[in-house]
Amino acid sequence: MPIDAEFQAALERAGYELPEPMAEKIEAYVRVLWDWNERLNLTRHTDWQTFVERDLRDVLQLVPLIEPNEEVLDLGSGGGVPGIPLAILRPDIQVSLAESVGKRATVLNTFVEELDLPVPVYAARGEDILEDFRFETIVVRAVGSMLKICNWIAPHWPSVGRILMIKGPKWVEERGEARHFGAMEQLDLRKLATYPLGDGENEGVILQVMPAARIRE
Ligand SMILES: C[S@@+](CC[C@H](N)C(=O)[O-])C[C@H]1O[C@@H](n2cnc3c(N)ncnc32)[C@H](O)[C@@H]1O
Repeated sequence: MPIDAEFQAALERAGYELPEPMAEKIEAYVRVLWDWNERLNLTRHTDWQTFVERDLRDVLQLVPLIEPNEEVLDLGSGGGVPGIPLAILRPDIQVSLAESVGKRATVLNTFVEELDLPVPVYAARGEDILEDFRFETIVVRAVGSMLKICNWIAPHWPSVGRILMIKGPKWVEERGEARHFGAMEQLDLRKLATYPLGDGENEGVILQVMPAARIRE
């Protein structure tokens, strides 16, 4: 079935080309997300243009940064971004979702069942499930400051390879705050991607954070 004309037009305007089966599955995800959005507050991006320019844009930045077969946890998945589109675009990796608000986690489960995606959903704080599971990569978007995320993960680094944070221009201030409170002392932070946010002035970044000792290994 051809994909929605407005979705297709938004993809073309942004210069994105997706394989048809993936575009179809992403369209199916967005439709079910918007459907549930009327009952639960899951996203403010409720037209194709905004979805492509804000959500898909961030996910497409993550796609090339993940190795085949990686176990990836989307911590604070909310309505499913970035984890669900990432699972659709990278069927060769294992994506899991953690969402601490029970109602949202239940809806995320409905999404992955409807879309027939092999994506476990944990109705829990992401850092808590690190007691039992290990992930090569944790992805986070719009969940908390760098300080907060680093403090949550600090006791769990044996269960985590690295964190990929999707951040806007405030990341520099957040880094200052995290350094001020000593949260970055044993950590290596590097910028893996920089991309325009479409407002003509600001940039988005993908930041990788991992224990500095592992960089030297
Ligand atoms: C603002 S939403 C962002 C959702 C999504 N990542 C996005 O970018 O659209 C943040 C979500 O993270 C969840 N959350 C906050 N802290 C969490 C934690 N420690 N573990 C799991 N979920 C968390 C909240 O319940 C909320 O649904």
